[in-house]
Amino acid sequence: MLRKLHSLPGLVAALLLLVLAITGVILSVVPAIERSAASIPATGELSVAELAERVVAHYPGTEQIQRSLSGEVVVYYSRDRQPGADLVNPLTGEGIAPYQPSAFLRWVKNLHRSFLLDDAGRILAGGLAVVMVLMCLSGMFLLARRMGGWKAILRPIAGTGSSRVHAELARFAVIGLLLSALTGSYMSAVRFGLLPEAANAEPSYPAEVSGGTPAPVSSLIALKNVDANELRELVFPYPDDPSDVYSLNTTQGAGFVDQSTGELLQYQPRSAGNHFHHWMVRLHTGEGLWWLGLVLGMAALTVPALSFTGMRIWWQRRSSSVRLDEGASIETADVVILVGSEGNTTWGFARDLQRKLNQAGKKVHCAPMNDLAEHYPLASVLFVLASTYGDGGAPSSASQFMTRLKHFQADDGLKFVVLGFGDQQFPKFCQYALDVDAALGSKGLQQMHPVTRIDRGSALQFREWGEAISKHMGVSLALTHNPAPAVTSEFELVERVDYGVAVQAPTSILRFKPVQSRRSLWQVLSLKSGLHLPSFEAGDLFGVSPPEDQTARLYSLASSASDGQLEICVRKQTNGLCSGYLHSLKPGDRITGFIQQNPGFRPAGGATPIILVGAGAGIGPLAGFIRKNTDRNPMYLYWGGRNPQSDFLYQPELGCYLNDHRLTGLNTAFSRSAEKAYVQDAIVADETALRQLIEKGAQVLVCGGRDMASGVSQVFDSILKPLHLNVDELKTEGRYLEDVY
Ligand SMILES: Cc1cc2nc3c(=O)[nH]c(=O)nc-3n(C[C@H](O)[C@H](O)[C@H](O)COP(=O)(O)O)c2cc1C
Repeated sequence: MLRKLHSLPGLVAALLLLVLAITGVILSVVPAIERSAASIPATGELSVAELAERVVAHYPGTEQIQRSLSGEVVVYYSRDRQPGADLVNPLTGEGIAPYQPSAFLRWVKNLHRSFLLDDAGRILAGGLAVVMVLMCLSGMFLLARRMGGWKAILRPIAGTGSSRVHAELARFAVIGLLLSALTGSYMSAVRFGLLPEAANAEPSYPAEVSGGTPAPVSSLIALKNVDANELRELVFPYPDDPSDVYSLNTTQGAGFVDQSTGELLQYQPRSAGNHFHHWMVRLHTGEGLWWLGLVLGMAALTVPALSFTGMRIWWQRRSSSVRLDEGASIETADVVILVGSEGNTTWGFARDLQRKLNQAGKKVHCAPMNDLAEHYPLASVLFVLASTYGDGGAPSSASQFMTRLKHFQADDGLKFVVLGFGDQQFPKFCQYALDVDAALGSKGLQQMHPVTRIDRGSALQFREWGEAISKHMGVSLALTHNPAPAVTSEFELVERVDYGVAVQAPTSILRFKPVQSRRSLWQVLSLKSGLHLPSFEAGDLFGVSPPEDQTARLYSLASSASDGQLEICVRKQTNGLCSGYLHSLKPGDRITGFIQQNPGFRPAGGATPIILVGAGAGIGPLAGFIRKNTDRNPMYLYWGGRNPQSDFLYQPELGCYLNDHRLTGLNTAFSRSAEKAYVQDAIVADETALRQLIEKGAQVLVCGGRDMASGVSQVFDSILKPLHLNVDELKTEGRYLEDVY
C-alpha cells in the first residue's frame, strides 16, 4: 500500500514533476546571484532617510524606492516626464544599471508556477506540490523500512543498482524536497482560498496630515528610525502636494510619514499570520536566504535521477512479478509452497520449483506467506521460500506470517524446508529465513532439510539445493531458474602467470583483453571503437560459464576497466568444471563472460587506513585495490599462502607497490613452510598495531574462502574486544566488508 502510494503518483506525474524540479533549480540560484551582486550595508550603518537622501541626490524625480530581500535596491523615477527604473548602490545612491528584469527568468517563473497556463496551470502545480508531499512522506517510511527502522536511517546503505542510488539520493534530498513541496502546497492553497490569507498589514490612509512645508527627506524622523536593510518600499508624495504623505513598507510593518513633521502615521505592525505567510514564501523561494535557495536547488536537482531510478525499480519489480497460479487447492495439495518476497524475484524461483514438482506428479499449492492457511489436510511437505528485507526483517508478502503461524495446526506427517534469499553484503544475511525456520521448528514441525541461504539469486546455489531436495523426496527436480541472464562480451587471454603447482594449489593470474566486436550504431556515432571494456572496478565480479554447463561462476576482478584489461586470479579446484576450463586456456584463446557490479566490496576513499586480508586466490581484488591506491593512502595487506617458493601470488607486483608506497605494510603467512602459519596468525602477531588502526577508523576488507573468513572474523572479534567493539558492529558501519566463496 505504502509502495503504491509512493510509486503510482510518481509514475503518473513524473514528467510534470520534472518540469517543476528543473525550473525550481534555475530559480533557486537567483537569490544567490542577486545577493552576490548587491551591496548590503551593515545593520545600523544606513537609515532609510539617508538612503532616500542619497538616491534623491542622483535621481531628483524619485517616485519610489524598492528593496528586495536579496538586497537589490531599485529606484523608480521620472525624468523629463519619462518614467525610468534603475538599480542603485544603496551606499552612494548612484545608479548601477537600468533595471531590466530578465524575460527568461519571468518565463521560467511562469512555467514553474502555472505551466504557462494561468489558473488551470496554477491548480495543476499546486496539485503536484501535494503529490510531492505524499511521495516524500511515503518515501521516508519506505526508506526507514528498507534500513530496518528509523534509528538506522543514517547508516550506510547496502544493496546495488537503481535501488541503492534511489535510496542514497532520496535520503540526501528528502528534507529539501519536502520543504519545497509543503511551502508550495501552502502557497497554492492560500491563492485558491483553501487556506485564509493572513490579513495584510495595510494601514488606512491618514485622515489628517500637517500640510506644512515639506522638509528634506533626510530629516524625517520616522525614516531615520528605520534601518535601510528593513526597507521593502518607500513611495514618495506627489511633488508640490503638501497634503500627500510618504508611504513606508518595511519587513516589520507599514505606515505613512508626514512630509513636513516626519511623524509616523497609522503605523501597523505585521501580524503573526502575516509574518508566517511571509516566511513560507521565503522558505519556498529562498528570497533573502540565498544559501537555502541553493540547498533547495540541489535537492530539486536530484529529481530527474530519482524519477529515472524510480521508474527502473518499478519496471524491474513489474517485470519480475510473475505470479504463479495457485495450482492445487489447500484441501487437495500434497505439497505447499509459500513465498515471502518484496521485490518479486523470489517468485521466479518458486515458479520453477512448482513446475518441476508438478512434472514429478505432485499436486502443488502456491501462495504468499501471508496467506498461510490454518491447516493443509493432505500436504506432506511445506516449502517456504523467503527473502529478507530491511535489516534482517520480513518482506511485505510475509509481514503477517509469524502472527498467522500462531493459529497454524501442523499434522504429524508435515515436513518443512526453508529456503532463504538474501545478499551476503547485508550484515543479517537471510535472517528472516533463519527466523522462519526456527519458528516452524518450535511449532513441532519436522525439518526435511536444513535451512539454506541463496546469495544474490545464485542460480547455481538454487540448483544445488534442488539436487538435495530431490534426494529427500525421491524425485528428480532439475531446477534451472536464473533470475538475471547477463549481457556477455568476448575476451581473449593475453597473459597467464601460474603459481602453486608444487604445493597442490595450482593458481593462475589470468589477464584478458576485450575482443573487437561489431560496433553498435551509438558507438559509430560517438566515434568509439568496438574494443572497449565494460565499466568495472576491482572487487566487481566476472561471470563465466564452462562449455559443459550454462551456470555461471563468479570470480572477483583484480583489475578495473581503466587498467585496460580484465584480470582474475583463479585456483583450480579438484573436479572444478569452470576453474578447470579457465586453467586450460592458452594465450590467444577466447571466452565469453559478463561483469556483475559488486559495489559493497570497495575500500573507503580518502585517508581512511585500509586493512586488506586474504588467503590464496582471494588476493586478486586486494591487489587491484592496492594498484589503484595512487594517492598513497595507508593500506596494509595480510595474506596467507602455502609456500613462498611456490604460490606467493603477485610477489613481484607487491614488492613494487611497497617501494612506491601504494602498499604501506605487507604481512604474509605460509602454511606449508617452516613457519606453518595461517593468515589469522599474521593478524594476531600484529594485534596491537591493528587495534590502533581500527581505533583510528580503519576499514577491513576480507576476501577468500569461507573458513578463512570465519577464522579471521573470530580473530578480529578478540582484537576488538578491548575497544568494546565487535565485527558485527564494524559490519553495520560498513567498516568490515567480506567477499567470500
Ligand atoms: C532494501 C533491501 C534490504 C535488504 N536487506 C537484506 C538483509 O537484511 N539481509 C539479506 O540477506 N538480504 C537483504 N536484502 C537482499 C534481498 O533479500 C535479496 O535481494 C532477495 O533476493 C530479494 O528477493 P525479493 O525480490 O523476492 O524480495 C535486501 C535488499 C534490499 C533491496
